[in-house]
Amino acid sequence: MGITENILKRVGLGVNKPSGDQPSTFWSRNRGWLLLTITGALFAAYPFLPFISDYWIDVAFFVGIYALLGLSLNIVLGEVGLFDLGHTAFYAVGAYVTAILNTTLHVPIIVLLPLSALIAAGFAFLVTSPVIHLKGDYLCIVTIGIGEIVRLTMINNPFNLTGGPNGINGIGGPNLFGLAINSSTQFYFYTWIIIGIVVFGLVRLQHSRIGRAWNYIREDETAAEASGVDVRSYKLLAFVLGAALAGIAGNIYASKQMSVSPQSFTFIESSLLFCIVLLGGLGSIPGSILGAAVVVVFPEVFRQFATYRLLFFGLALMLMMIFRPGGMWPRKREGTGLDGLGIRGLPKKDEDLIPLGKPDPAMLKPSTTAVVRGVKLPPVTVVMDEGMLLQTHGATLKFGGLTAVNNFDLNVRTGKITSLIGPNGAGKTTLFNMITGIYKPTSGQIDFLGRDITGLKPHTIISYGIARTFQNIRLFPSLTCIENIMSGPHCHARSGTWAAIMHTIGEVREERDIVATAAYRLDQVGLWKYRNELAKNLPYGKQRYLEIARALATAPHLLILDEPSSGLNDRESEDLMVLLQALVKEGFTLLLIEHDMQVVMGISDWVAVMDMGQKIAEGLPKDIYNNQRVIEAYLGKEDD
Ligand SMILES: Nc1ncnc2c1ncn2[C@@H]1O[C@H](COP(=O)(O)OP(=O)(O)OP(=O)(O)O)[C@@H](O)[C@H]1O
Repeated sequence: MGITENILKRVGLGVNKPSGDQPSTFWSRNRGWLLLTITGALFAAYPFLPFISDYWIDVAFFVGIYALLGLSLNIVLGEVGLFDLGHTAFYAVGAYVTAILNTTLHVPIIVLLPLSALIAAGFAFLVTSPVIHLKGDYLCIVTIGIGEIVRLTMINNPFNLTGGPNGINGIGGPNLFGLAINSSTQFYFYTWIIIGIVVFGLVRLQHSRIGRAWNYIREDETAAEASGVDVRSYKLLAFVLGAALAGIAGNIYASKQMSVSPQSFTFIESSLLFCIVLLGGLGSIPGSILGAAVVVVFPEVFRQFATYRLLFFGLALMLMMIFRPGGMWPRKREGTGLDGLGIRGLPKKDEDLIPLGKPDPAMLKPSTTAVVRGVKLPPVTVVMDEGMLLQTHGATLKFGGLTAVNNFDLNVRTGKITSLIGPNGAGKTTLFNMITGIYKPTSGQIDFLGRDITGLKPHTIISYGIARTFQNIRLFPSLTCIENIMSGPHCHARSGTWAAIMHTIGEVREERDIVATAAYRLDQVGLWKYRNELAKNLPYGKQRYLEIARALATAPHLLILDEPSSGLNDRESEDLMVLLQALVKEGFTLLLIEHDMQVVMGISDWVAVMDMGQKIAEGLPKDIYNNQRVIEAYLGKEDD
């Protein structure tokens, strides 16, 4: 699907796949191209309209600068949900790099365009790497600090480079293949053509595994990491790309104004950028451009009230939160169909995707070789007991004075269902969290498929072949069901930023594999018809199934389910038992925490019992059922 259709479909203007009985008109077939042509024509005609003066062309130029800044912040704030209130710092770095290198070394502005982006991106990497693990308010405060440090550095004129409070004057203009860009109209076209290219790249990123990974993080960081997303790297990537775009905006701004000074890069500027993204709609590309237009044009139209503009924007944000929380032009996800995913070459009928995702049986056999679905694993170094897929040896985790798991040895046999049971607070979930890398054991070792996985990150462990679900369902609520499941194969895909922007052959193939795997798993758990629904709109029982499907889509050897039947009625629990047994037949190994004894006794091959962090029994279900120690742990010991 073309870039135009992608944009339009995302914002709800595109045409859905014809369902067969809908008449296909010239307009419906070509709406994307027609709207793009009209928009392009309006943009091209704008400076030449009789009532448009140079002043209004300059206003449109500044809308462009703020649109670029809004788009750059939208990556960090809108796509990933990171509160960056110091984004102007990267804008300033781009502007000052341009000013310093152009006025001292006479480097041409056009050469400085990519260089400003690179240096702003490198600066972002350096300053955000140490703080990227911070969340919410904490990150917000640190980014305010970064913004202020940059501004104060410019004022303090280090090495006589930044010109102090007066800044730097005499910056040259860009020269494109011999054409000097200096008039308002030339700058208008120069800026908006760059924005066009940026939008092209951003739309492609949005519709790639990278854009989805950003959204997974925004929706639920823990679930994203546990689904195989390297959260730290993706957050850094967002900051770096966002800073690069802000650096480009800085370069264009400096060359247009021919001067830079610290007054242009204050905290208020960062707040305005925040307003642009929130007003426009988090994660919405057209929204950021619209937000920029409002923020720039409003004070121009109502000049006499310009001093009150922040008051107005504050009020507008409050009203927006109440009446239109998604922003003026929110990103539309549901109802756009599978076409809205922006993946090329999908079958004409959605249903034809399902058989494509049918797994290759060879891949499901527990593998002891060094390659699992293309992911290179380290060599086998640990000798495990015969027939075992996972073993913990003396796994221990202490939370301060509390030993939640104490010296626990768990054995999970390949191709079987092992259940871990025990009273509330026994330490079962904590043990699961150690196995899946959410907690690092205080001591002990965890071996899986002949490798020591103790203390590895969750996204690494999942690529080794261990997937999980959570006791309290953790989905990506504002994404569609199919998008939720597409996070599963993410850890096996390799396409990077460039491949996503260029739609390389490998990337397109990978995307098709991802959506086909997701379609197959969604169908397997009976949720295919909900593929384009937002996950949060599903009933509780179906959300559980969706979470299981997401875990299955990672093609795991071991599937760990934390209380899968909790919240399900008897009928749903029975269906769940059927599904779990079918999964074992398909080749998966299952490890469950379960309180429902009917489920445990009905399907388990082996049961381990935990109480106060320790193993008190293990054996066949019928033996455990009658074990006196287990009965005492659950019911309490009778006094003599
Ligand atoms: N992050 C944490 N910080 C401190 N204590 C914790 C943490 N997570 C769990 N605990 C404590 O560790 C103990 C074991 O908790 P855990 O959730 O593993 O038990 P559980 O067997 O899964 O219980 P349930 O069946 O009720 O879910 C509890 O006393 C709990 O309060």
